[in-house]
Amino acid sequence: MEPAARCTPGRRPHAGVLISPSILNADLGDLKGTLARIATADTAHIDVMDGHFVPNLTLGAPVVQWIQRYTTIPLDVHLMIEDPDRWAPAYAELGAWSVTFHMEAATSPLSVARTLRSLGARAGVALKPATPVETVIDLLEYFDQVLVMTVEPGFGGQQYIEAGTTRKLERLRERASEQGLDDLVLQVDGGVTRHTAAIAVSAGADSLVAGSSVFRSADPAAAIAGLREVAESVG
Ligand SMILES: O=C(CO)[C@H](O)[C@H](O)COP(=O)(O)O
Ligand SMILES: [Co+2]
Repeated sequence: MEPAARCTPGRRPHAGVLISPSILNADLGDLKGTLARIATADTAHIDVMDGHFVPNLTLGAPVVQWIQRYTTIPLDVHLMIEDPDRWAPAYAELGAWSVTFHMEAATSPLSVARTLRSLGARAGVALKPATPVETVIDLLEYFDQVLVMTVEPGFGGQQYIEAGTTRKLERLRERASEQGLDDLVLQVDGGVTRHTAAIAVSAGADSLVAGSSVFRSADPAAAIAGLREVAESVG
């Protein structure tokens, strides 16, 4: 299968549901090989964890810079870090397609979003499963992506949490439609499989992050195609 078409900075790669494999539990000692295995994805999801906001430590800006050199897939950076007000702009400066920070961690979320947009990145905001949708529902015009966490952030390989998250997605989709925010991406992250992808897309998600279900598969390209097929049949 051909690699996905590259997108214009700031624009969605296409109008359909985006498939964004997370490299969290992939072979990070072979970044080039890992990225080559997901060449048909729309974006590559990069989980940045600082060991403080979440009890796990992954990678930071220097490694993201190498990833940028190794692939033309747009990078979808998910920051699970404290003080995104200070650190998030660096990822936009590196050329990330989107930079998503946690609402729970930001001091001035709208200011961070404005800075990210001014640097040419799409501005994303993420909510942990227990964070109410009300924290962001009146602010959607300031963001390009809302990430609804469907596991507690920190680790891959967990079970999808459906309770509360389906309603959150429905509320976000309703409000985005009412406001004509057609370009806003609603992303789900955590425990996404073919089964849970259908639940998420039915509730309004149009970006699926999948780590384990792609990289534990013997054929990551087939796993990506499988998620796309489910999304297209539901969406
Ligand atoms: O943000 C994350 C964890 O905090 C990861 O993106 C997510 O968990 C992906 O892995 P999996 O599909 O295995 O759940
Ligand atoms: Co993530």
